[in-house]
Amino acid sequence: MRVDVVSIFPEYFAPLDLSLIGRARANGVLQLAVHDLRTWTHDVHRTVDDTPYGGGPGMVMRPEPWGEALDALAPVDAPPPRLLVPSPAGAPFTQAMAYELAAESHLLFACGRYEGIDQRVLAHAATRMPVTEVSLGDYVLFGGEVAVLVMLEAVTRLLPGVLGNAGSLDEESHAHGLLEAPIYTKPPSWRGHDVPEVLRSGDHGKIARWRREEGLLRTAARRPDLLAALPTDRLDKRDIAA
Ligand SMILES: Nc1ccc2ncsc2c1
Repeated sequence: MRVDVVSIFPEYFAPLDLSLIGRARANGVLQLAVHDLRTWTHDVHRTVDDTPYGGGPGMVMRPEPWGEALDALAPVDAPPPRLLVPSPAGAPFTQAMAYELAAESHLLFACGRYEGIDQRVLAHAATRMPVTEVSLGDYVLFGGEVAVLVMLEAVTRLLPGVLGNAGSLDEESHAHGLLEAPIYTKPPSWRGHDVPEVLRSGDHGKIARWRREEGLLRTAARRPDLLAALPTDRLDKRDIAA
């Protein structure tokens, strides 16, 4: 997968050389390039923002540098990338979207700052590539960079060969629309707290049922919205009896 990131703070992405993402880049699973938006400015001050039409606080990112950056990174003679723009006004980023993005061959992330990017940049880009404004949650950051780091980690870990134990993807929270069950390791008893007996029983059927029930209980307690969204065919009669 090729990933291009455009930001006025490219140094934000230094952590991507670490750990699993660093390894994914080293072994060619991920080709990542980070670009400074100011590369596509032409004035002595390398200006990327201006005051908002209609008044209001803050500044808006000018369309010209973005237009030239997207022209350079998404040339018309190449298959179009998917453009992702973090925004508090975006569609929720979910594990399902992470899987969707992990299947793409080229992602292009546009990191806004200030009050955001002139909307015409997205409107023009949408004439030749899929554009998705994405929200990480109902809160506001200083810009899109941290959101891109989160999305990149969520997507990269789904790429083939990145996670040592791919099986763990099957059991983690949100893998099947539920939260995962509690997990334990040695010692069997610690400060008066014991590991649930069933997990030490060696009965894999009982263990699988216990984990599903615990995941359902956690989901019902902490994220009833996920339970409500679960397709009914994903809940069998044993679950309802639980
Ligand atoms: N451009 C921008 C500004 C704030 C913010 N908060 C979450 S995503 C995002 C993107």
